[in-house]
Amino acid sequence: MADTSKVTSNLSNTTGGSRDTPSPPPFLTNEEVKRHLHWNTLVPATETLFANVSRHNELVIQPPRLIMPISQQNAALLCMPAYLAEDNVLACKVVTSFRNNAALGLPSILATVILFDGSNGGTKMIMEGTEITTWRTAAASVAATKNLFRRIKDKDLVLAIMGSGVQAHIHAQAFMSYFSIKEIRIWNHRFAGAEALCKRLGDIAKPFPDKEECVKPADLIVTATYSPTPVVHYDWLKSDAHINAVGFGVSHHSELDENTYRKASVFVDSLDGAKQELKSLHEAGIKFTEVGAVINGTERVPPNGGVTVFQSLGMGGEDAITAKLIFNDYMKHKNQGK
Ligand SMILES: NC(=O)C1=CN([C@@H]2O[C@H](COP(=O)(O)OP(=O)(O)OC[C@H]3O[C@@H](n4cnc5c(N)ncnc54)[C@H](O)[C@@H]3O)[C@@H](O)[C@H]2O)C=CC1
Ligand SMILES: O=C([O-])C1=[NH+]CCC1
Repeated sequence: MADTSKVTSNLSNTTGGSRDTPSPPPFLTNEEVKRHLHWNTLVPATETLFANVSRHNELVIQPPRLIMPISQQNAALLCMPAYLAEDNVLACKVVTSFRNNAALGLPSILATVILFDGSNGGTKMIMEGTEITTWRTAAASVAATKNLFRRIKDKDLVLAIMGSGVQAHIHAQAFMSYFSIKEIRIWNHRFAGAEALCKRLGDIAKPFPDKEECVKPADLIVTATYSPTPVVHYDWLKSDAHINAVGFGVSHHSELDENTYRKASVFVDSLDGAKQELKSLHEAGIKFTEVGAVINGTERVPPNGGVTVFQSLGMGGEDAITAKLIFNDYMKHKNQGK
């Protein structure tokens, strides 16, 4: 029988229920969520998640996410549940992607995350999920880069970022925190956007009107746009460059040319996700390897050079582990009376 004395969720008195704990679950705004996000816990937790995903033994349950296109609005809604057995974490993110939101002064990606009690399904906490999505996506790129880029210990790396929106900004911040970056080169399809992001980042960043010029000397590249056509071509790349392809234009693989997928070693967060969301690449015979398999030591990055790509799809598990870290930090501060 379940041990009800340990219930931590806020189950209100439902018909037929036996408990009477009427307080609603806490709701955290994006601002509050941000206070509980820390790279030093998020990145290692993401690496552990990647490793567990690649053990393929139900440590991580995250079914293919529902993606509902809303063509009338140039938008989509995604529903992303996940259960992490190791931590008994159950969560579900509902996220929208409205590409025209910039004109309304709103982020393109808006989300809500519900964290459940993994033992009884009660709601523990509801959080705005926009900052969660922002941070956990950059944490996934950092975790992938740490494990895939051969020269990660080098000093003075050159980072190129394609895009100047929310993901471009957080990736610049995360990569500066983790790696030795001497220069950030930024391209955006609207040059003013690249200039504005450079201004926010300071002297380390330079805007480039030309994609090829931006990318050519880069050791590390991040693509974070809504571009429906490639913004990076294989012929422009350094022989051992590492790319984090984050954006979702017409598909997840619209930002890189086909040659890059054919010639590079391509890594993904989840093979199950890739089979569904990179179907045309899969059917064209492109091989994908999970980052977690590299972390677990069952696969390796080809040692003798070549371009590496982390094709980031985004997983419900990333949102679940991030929500758990936020909840734990929130409880710690609450118990300390802060
Ligand atoms: N892999 C993952 O887990 C995640 C992926 N994303 C994707 O990352 C991308 C960036 O997201 P945010 O930074 O939040 O959005 P944002 O709206 O803040 O930035 C979008 C960027 O794309 C550029 N852009 C828009 N239309 C374009 C076009 N036709 N051609 C070239 N560039 C264009 C904009 O100028 C801007 O620089 C989106 O595709 C989004 O769906 C977002 C969150 C998670
Ligand atoms: O994983 C995610 O949250 C998203 N991927 C593309 C848009 C949002």
